[in-house]
Amino acid sequence: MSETEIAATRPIRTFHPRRGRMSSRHADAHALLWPRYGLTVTDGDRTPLDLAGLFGREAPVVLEIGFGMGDATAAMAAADPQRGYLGVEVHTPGIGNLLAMVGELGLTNVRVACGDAMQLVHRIGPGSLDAVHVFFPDPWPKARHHKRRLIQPGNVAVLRERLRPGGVLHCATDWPEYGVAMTETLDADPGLRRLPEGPHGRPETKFERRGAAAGRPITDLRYTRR
Ligand SMILES: C[S@@+](CC[C@H](N)C(=O)[O-])C[C@H]1O[C@@H](n2cnc3c(N)ncnc32)[C@H](O)[C@@H]1O
Repeated sequence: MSETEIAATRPIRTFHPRRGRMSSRHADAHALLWPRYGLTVTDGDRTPLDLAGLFGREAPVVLEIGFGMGDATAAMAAADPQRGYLGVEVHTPGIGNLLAMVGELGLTNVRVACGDAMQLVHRIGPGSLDAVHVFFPDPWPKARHHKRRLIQPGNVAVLRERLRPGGVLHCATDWPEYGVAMTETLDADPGLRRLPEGPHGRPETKFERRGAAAGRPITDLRYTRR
């Protein structure tokens, strides 16, 4: 296979390759808690994920894609012990930070996946999620990069199919133009219905603070699966 043919078979990535070192706090938490709470996502692996087995109980599950440093995940999981929170990220310091918070707060309802979320979702059965959270995904502002955006029709259809009927897809962005595109894409999905604006119940995230400090308005959208 030529280089071009090999490149064409690679999945389009929605994330920037980011380097980052784990602090000793992160590394210690990773060494201690990854064996218990961690899940490695491998490209191309389609083994069905047993969510009840992963959490050790039958409970509604929230999937959070791209949790960053995990502050919002930990806060939401701590306030909502009845549901399991499965966070997926590729940024290893963030994974270490979330595991550190899981240890410090004594959370038992969080599982942390490392790898590409769009690979992970293919392992989750249709109708098995209570909610999907996509908070401040990479905006990919240049037109030639829009294909790398997480919220686009094909990905939305896959995420919606993983939700139970009545389950919620909750997205937020601080990039107005992505907010418009997100709204159009989500409104156009025939299996989703937009929920009225109201209190979103989401703690402020690191990227949200960054956007607000730069004066960018926040678009917050919640849809339910029909
Ligand atoms: C702009 S940051 C936002 C982080 C966090 N949600 C916040 O609001 O502070 C987007 C995050 O999504 C992650 N990400 C993007 N695409 C991803 C994917 N396909 N799988 C896992 N993580 C992804 C990136 O690594 C990055 O940490």
